[in-house]
Amino acid sequence: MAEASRILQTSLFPAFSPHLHHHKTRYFHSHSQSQTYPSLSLKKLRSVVQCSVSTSETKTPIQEVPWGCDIDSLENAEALQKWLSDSGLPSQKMAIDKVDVGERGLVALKNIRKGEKILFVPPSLFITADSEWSSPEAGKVLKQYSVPDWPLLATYLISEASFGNSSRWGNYISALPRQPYSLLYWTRAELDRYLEASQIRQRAIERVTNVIGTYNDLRLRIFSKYPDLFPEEVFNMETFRWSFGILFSRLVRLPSMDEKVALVPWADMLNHSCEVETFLDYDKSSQGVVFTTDRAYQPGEQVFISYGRKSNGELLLSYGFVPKEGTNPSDSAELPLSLKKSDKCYKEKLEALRKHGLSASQCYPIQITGWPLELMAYAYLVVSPPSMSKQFEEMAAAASNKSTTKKDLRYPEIEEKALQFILDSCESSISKYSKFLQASGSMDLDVTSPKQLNRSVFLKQLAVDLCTNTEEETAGYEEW
Ligand SMILES: C[S@@+](CC[C@H](N)C(=O)[O-])C[C@H]1O[C@@H](n2cnc3c(N)ncnc32)[C@H](O)[C@@H]1O
Repeated sequence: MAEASRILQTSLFPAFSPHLHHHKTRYFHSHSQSQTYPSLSLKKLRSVVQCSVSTSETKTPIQEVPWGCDIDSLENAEALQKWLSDSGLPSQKMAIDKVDVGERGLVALKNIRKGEKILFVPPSLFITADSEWSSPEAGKVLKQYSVPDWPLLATYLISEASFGNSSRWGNYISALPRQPYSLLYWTRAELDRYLEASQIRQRAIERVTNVIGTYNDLRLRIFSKYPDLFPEEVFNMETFRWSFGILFSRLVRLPSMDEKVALVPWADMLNHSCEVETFLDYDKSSQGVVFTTDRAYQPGEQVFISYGRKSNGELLLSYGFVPKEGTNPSDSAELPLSLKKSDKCYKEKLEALRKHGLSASQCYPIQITGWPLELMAYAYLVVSPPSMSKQFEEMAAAASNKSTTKKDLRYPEIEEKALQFILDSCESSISKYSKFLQASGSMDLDVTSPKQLNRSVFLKQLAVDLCTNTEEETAGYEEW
């Protein structure tokens, strides 16, 4: 695999032009790309067949970033471990290894007890908005423009990556995935096709649009004014897609460090399990990032944390995976509800909704354990007869999740109708999933080894997994 990656790298990035920049050397590749791919086996197809962040239907051929690695290779991981211990990471009870879930992860070297505080990464190893730049002038410019944390960190990561091993983070960046798994890497056509039935499609489109908008804004306002500090060969849409993909899948918010956001090397090698309830945080007493295990591990077992109580759709959106069916208790689905156009009181109801910032169609999360009070209030409003017009306002207020006082409204005379309306709405949503599943045929592939699958089969399987589970929302790892 390492040999194949080398061949791939050289065929796709023929020109690594060393370029003198201040006191450090910055490396960047020319953006010439081959239109045809070298002949490759399916195993390699996953890393080769990529697509650009594009809201249009056109597919652009692959432009891989010239840094990072294939995460199924442990080559750069060994150098990372050595660099970490040379840089002050204390000896650990875990090591980076190949794993069944998540390809590469942290595996116990010794017995780990339930309730044990493990990991410990000191702040000197965190990448934050305050980290020192290899190009201090570039950092100064971004600070002058008061660039917020996320775009600042995305730019920082690219800048440091372009300095290769002369950056302090060279070993860390070399061990990052060259292509993070994230919906940022799906084309618009793929999102439309595979996530047709899912609410996560719209979120993914918004996220892609946001990343493109952020890059364009930085380019127009800052990069174009300082082309020597921010050359387009380095700071372009492809590298931003990579850096945002890294941030979405690895950035953590540290509640005990004033909610600081940080990339925490080593800690970001931990994979997620829906079966644990333990989160990374800064520990003030030991002054490092730690987590407390909520189960025991034996030597050789993969150690997991939780990325937060996220739905399957959210995990797919940021991390590019869907947990095994039925294992995610935080999973939920977005249910769209709408006023009926034929309703005699349509105008009055819409007016009441608008007053509370709502519209004729609203989405609410439903979970296996139930649904929010707001959803029931919206359903009451939809089914209420003209004789209840005096209550429209009250129902619309309760349907708004912005309302501070949550009201459990009850109208026994229309409760059955409201429940029937919710049921009908569920059935109509489910029918979209069923149509997609029927069209996809039955698939039961192992998506924990995405490299073994062809891209379209891989994406389709993720979409099928998402449909056969449910989906949507909650908190934990960092969100943008
Ligand atoms: C914070 S990183 C964890 C380390 C990562 N496996 C690596 O080798 O760099 C998050 C990424 O790990 C993978 N991952 C984490 N948990 C997973 C899981 N339960 N199933 C499949 N992939 C997972 C996904 O690719 C995700 O984007």
